[in-house]
Parts: sequence; C-alpha cells; structure tokens
Amino acid sequence: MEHLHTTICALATPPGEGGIATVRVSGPDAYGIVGKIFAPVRQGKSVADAKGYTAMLGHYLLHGAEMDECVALFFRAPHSYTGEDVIELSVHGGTAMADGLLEALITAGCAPAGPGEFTRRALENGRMSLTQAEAVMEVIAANGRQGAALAKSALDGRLAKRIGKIQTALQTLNAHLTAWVDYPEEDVPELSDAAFVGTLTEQKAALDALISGYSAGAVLRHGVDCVLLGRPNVGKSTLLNLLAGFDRAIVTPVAGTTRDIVEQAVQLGSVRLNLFDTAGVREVGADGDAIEAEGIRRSWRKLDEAGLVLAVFDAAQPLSDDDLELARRCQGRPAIAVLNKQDLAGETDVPRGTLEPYFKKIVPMCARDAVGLQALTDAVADLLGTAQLDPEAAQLCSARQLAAATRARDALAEAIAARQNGFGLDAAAVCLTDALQALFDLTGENASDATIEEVFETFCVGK
Ligand SMILES: Nc1nc2c(c(=O)[nH]1)N(C=O)[C@@H](CNc1ccc(C(=O)N[C@@H](CCC(=O)O)C(=O)O)cc1)CN2
Ligand SMILES: Nc1nc2c(ncn2[C@@H]2O[C@H](COP(=O)(O)OP(=O)(O)OP(=O)(O)O)[C@@H](O)[C@H]2O)c(=O)[nH]1
Ligand SMILES: [Mg+2]
Repeated sequence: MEHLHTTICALATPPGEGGIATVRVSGPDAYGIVGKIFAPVRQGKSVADAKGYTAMLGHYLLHGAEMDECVALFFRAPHSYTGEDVIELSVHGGTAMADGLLEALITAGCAPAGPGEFTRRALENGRMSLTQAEAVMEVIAANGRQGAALAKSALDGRLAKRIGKIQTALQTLNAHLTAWVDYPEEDVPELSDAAFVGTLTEQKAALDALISGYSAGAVLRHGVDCVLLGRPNVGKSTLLNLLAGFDRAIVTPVAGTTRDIVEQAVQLGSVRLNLFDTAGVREVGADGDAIEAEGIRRSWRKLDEAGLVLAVFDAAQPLSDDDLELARRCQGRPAIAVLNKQDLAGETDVPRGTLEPYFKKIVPMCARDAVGLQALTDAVADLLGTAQLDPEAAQLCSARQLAAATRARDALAEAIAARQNGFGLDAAAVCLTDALQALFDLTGENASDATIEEVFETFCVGK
C-alpha cells in the first residue's frame, strides 16, 4: 500500500475564525519534515529528540522567515490516532496562520491529506474496525446528545461486538456443517435439523433487531422532517408555536392565515423535529384564490417528503370532505391524527372510529392551552421507534451497514426456507456462506477496496 509510506498533513480544526487552529501531520517522515520548519523557543530542544506524549513551544518557518508561535504535540508510532508518527501543530486561529503552516509543511515534503485519510490509516494499521471508522463520521455529524451517545457506542466497538456475536454463532454452525458434509467417514455428530434451523432463526432475529433499530437510530442522530397538515383554521400554526416555545407563526381566527410554508426546528422529547407548518388544505374551485391554491399545492408536496405527518383536525366539528381527503392521503404513512380544540369538543363531534383506519396514532389536544403535549411526545417516540431504542445498545449507523445486514438476514431466511422445503443441507450451506460473506462486508474483514472507498468518500479532510 504505497500511500501508507507518505507523510500527510491537513487542518484538523474547522476552517474559519477560532482561538487556535490545529494542523495534524502523520507518517514515517513526520519528525523529519516538522524538524525542518519548526524552531523550538528553548535552546537545546529539538523535534528529533521529542518523546511521545510531550509538548513543545516554538515558531514555524515559512521560506526561512519566522512566522506564528506554534505549540507542537508529539506522538510516537504506534501510540497515536493513526498508529504512525504524528505531530499536531497549533497556531493562532483564523485561517491565515494555518494556511501558511500547511504551505511550509508541503514545501518541506508533506502531501496534503485526502478526506478521511487519517482515519483510513488508523483502519489500515488495525487501530479500528470499519464500523468504528464510520462511527467517527457519525460523532462528527451528531448534533443531538442521544445521537452522539449512539455514535459513541459504535466508536467504542460495541457495534462490532454485537455483529461479532452473530458472526461467531454462524461460523460455528458453518464449521460443523462443513465437517459433516465433507468428512462423512469421520465421527462428526449429526447436526439435527431442529438445532440447525434453531440457530439460524435465533441469529436471524438478532439481525432483524439490528435492522429495525436503524431507522430509529437515524432519527435520533439526524432528526426528522415533520409536516403539519389540516384544513384551514384547525390550529396548525398554534401547534407549531406551542412546540417551538415561542410565537413563530401568525395565528388568527381567519381561515387561510398561513400561506407559505413556515419552517422551525424543535426538540420533542428525544427527537429533533424539523417542523413545516403549511397552508390549510381544502378543495378550491377554479375561480379560487391563486395564492391560496399555490399554498395548498405546496402543502401536499410536503406530505410526500416528510418522515412524520401531524394531521390536525378540529375536534369540535364533524369531519368534512376535506378532512376525509387528508385522512385518506395519510394512510400507510407515518402519520398521527391530532384532534385539536378538545376544550370545545362535545359528545357528537369528530368520531375517532372514522379516523382510526387511516392513522397509526390519534392524540386529543388543546394546542391553545398546551394540553396533550406529553401524549403527543409519547406518540411520536412510539411511532418512530425511538421509545423502544436502547441508547446504550449500538446501532447500525450507515446505509452501507444497513444494506449488508439486510443481505445477511435475507440469506438466513433463505437457508431456513430451504430446510423447511426439504432441500439438502448443501443448499442451506450455500445460503449460510452468503450470510457470512455479507457480515464480513459489514465489519470490514475481507471488505473490498470498493467498500472502503465508499466509506471514506464522504469523510471530511483532516479526519
Ligand atoms: N489532540 C487530539 N485530540 C483528539 C484526537 C486527536 O487525534 N488529537 N482524536 C482523534 O480523533 C480523538 C482521540 N483519539 C485518539 C486515539 C488514540 C490516541 C493515542 O495516541 N493512543 C495511544 C496512546 C494511549 C496512551 O498511552 O495513553 C495508543 O493507543 O497506543 C490518540 C488520540 C479525540 N481527541
Ligand atoms: N378553543 C381553541 N381554539 C384554538 C385551539 N387551537 C387553536 N385555536 C384557535 O383557532 C384559530 C386558528 O388557529 P391557527 O393556528 O391560525 O390555525 P391554522 O390551522 O394554522 O389555520 P390556517 O393557517 O388558516 O390554515 C385561532 O383563533 C386559534 O387561537 C384550541 O386548542 N382551542
Ligand atoms: Mg396557520
């Protein structure tokens, strides 16, 4: 692997204004290169003699001129993030000094690092697994605390362990199967069909649990787009304001108040919702208001894009045709019916039973008086699966991982079906091998270059 022998450098802190900016240098010639451009302040000190896990103050030199003050932090291979010799150089923030430092390093023989190249070297030096490398990216991207906790448990290697358990069980089964098929004359104990199918079923269930946790984990890490829909005047904007905790959207008793889509991010329990308040939807005739008609078109478009729908109804009025049209369009979607204005509702108003077939959940509320907020929070967590998710348990954290886990699960399902339909053990063994291969792809053992390329494509430079 030719590129492992180069020495690379990149800005490790975000570009822009800041107190300090840190440039990281990694590779076999890190000490040689930094020695050429770093002048220690204290006499008798030198980069070449610096021990790992020590710091040194100096200046960096660009074309021989003394530039900014610079603190160097030394790591000696293999005790560093990448497993190589690493030196971190911190200068004053803003990009000017860091840019000069990078220029000096490149002039002295450093190569600029590619996206994720530090982490890639850590992977290639066996300092982390592929799933851990992906988790590094998630830690950088995580903005909610729960999302960060999930990513951290993957970084700790808990995800690799969870997958490893499945892998081990299947490998043991495969070894037994191979021995039994290939060495019939030896005294290999027979593999009972019940034991074989039992193990496959158990491990398939473990994969199912991983797969079903993926979308809920993604919701915690990235939040979800949530649209507020309903006919005019039912209280959509009132609900938006309640969730936002301030007066974000105009609320009036006039039907048709909201025209454009109003966007606001809010935190509801452990989930971050990107809320979209929309114009009230209703049937408008050909002679209708052109502005309203365009607003309504945009409202419906949002329905298709949202990961969560809050369909708002006026509980104090019987369902209208517009209400029923909305309900019908919500069927099969992650949609919650909010029966608003409970304070005005009587016995004969909106019948829950009519809405039940179209919605996953129905929540009575009085948005104006903040009644029903906890019930809504619980319904959202339940529907998105975040309520059922153990934040300590590691989850799959990329679409690539999900695809590999799904391939493994499907192969196991096929193996089980093969046995149940009376096919020979050899047919089931082929499926089992496929499942194992998919798991190897997942953890990065035997991962192809293309897979590794795919993972690092989206990394940022400096990581
Ligand atoms: N300044 C700095 N902070 C950072 C990083 C970094 O690279 N530099 N990291 C980058 O993401 C994270 C920490 N990751 C690291 C992982 C291992 C080692 C390391 O040197 N490990 C050695 C020594 C351990 C010891 O002896 O205490 C080893 O494991 O052998 C360093 C950083 C977060 N903070
Ligand atoms: N009694 C009662 N009134 C409410 C409640 N929620 C909202 N309202 C009132 O209903 C009226 C309409 O509220 P909005 O939030 O503007 O309704 P909207 O669905 O956004 O309406 P459009 O933007 O026109 O589609 C206002 O006068 C609110 O004060 C509630 O829970 N109870
Ligand atoms: Mg409104």
